[in-house]
Amino acid sequence: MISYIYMILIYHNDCIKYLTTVAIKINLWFLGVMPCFSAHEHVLATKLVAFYPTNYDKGLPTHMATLMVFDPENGSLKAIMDGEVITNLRTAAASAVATKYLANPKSQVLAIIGAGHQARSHHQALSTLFNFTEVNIYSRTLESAEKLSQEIGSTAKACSSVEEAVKRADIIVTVTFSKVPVLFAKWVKPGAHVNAVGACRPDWQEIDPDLMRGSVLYVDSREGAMKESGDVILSKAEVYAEVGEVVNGTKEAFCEKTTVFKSLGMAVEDAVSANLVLAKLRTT
Ligand SMILES: NC(=O)C1=CN([C@@H]2O[C@H](COP(=O)(O)OP(=O)(O)OC[C@H]3O[C@@H](n4cnc5c(N)ncnc54)[C@H](O)[C@@H]3O)[C@@H](O)[C@H]2O)C=CC1
Ligand SMILES: O=C(O)C1=NCCCC1
Repeated sequence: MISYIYMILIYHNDCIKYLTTVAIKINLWFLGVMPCFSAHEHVLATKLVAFYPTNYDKGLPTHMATLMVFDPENGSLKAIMDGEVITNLRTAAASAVATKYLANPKSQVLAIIGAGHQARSHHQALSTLFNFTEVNIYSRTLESAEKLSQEIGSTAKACSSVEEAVKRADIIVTVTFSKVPVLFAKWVKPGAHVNAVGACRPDWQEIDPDLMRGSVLYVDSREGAMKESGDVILSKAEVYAEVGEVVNGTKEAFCEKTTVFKSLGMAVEDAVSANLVLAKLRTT
């Protein structure tokens, strides 16, 4: 999955790539409609993803996603499939690509803020690239941080503050449902790399504006970031590059500087992942 996402980050510009959200007013939460046609990948698909942060406290999934894949030749429906696993894996794979280019290659300390699905998939994906000696986890409840820490094993520790989790970290992942900044510049080690994955609405933030402005800022899609990311819009931070531009060599990877990858998720990541699933089914 990670190796496939490299290519997608480069070729996404031939696709419809926005996450178009329709607000479900009664709860103030959202249904994201993510359509994509990629001529390069010859795939036509759409994901429907409901995201209801308050489901967490009810013991229900906070994201519920379904993918529909169509035949681009005639529009007929080829498959309907679960979109939750794909969302977890492809999001972490995109962060892994960014981290491979933008983090210090000798990174040993990982901090994860949030302890849900993305926390798990990010730990899994990043561990394929780095040998972490320390994984520090902070979440809204110590209980959820401890649960994830136990799953990971002896390298992991549940922390009682964001500061404690991130102060030694080479790589930081923010995967919360916060609408206000949780990660502040003053706690971040110079040269660290941050994958900022939550705060996917124009008025939501996870990252301190000083950290956004004081880092070299990379995004998955420039247009998506300018339209959907509160961290980018409200801080007025300048986007240096799309990660795809780093992968294809047109923009520099400043891995010795403090870097932020602002991820919003792109429909093409889901579409090609769904195609991979269908291809795998055909060969089994
Ligand atoms: N960029 C992308 O492509 C994608 C981004 N996301 C976003 O990633 C974030 C995490 O998603 P999931 O892991 O699926 O959600 P989840 O509901 O499984 O986990 C969220 C975690 O964050 C914790 N949390 C919530 N508010 C917090 C706060 N203020 N401080 C610290 N911890 C807090 C919760 O306790 C929980 O452990 C969400 O914002 C989601 O919308 C999700 C899918 C794709
Ligand atoms: O890319 C996605 O899928 C999502 N992005 C932001 C929040 C909901 C799902």
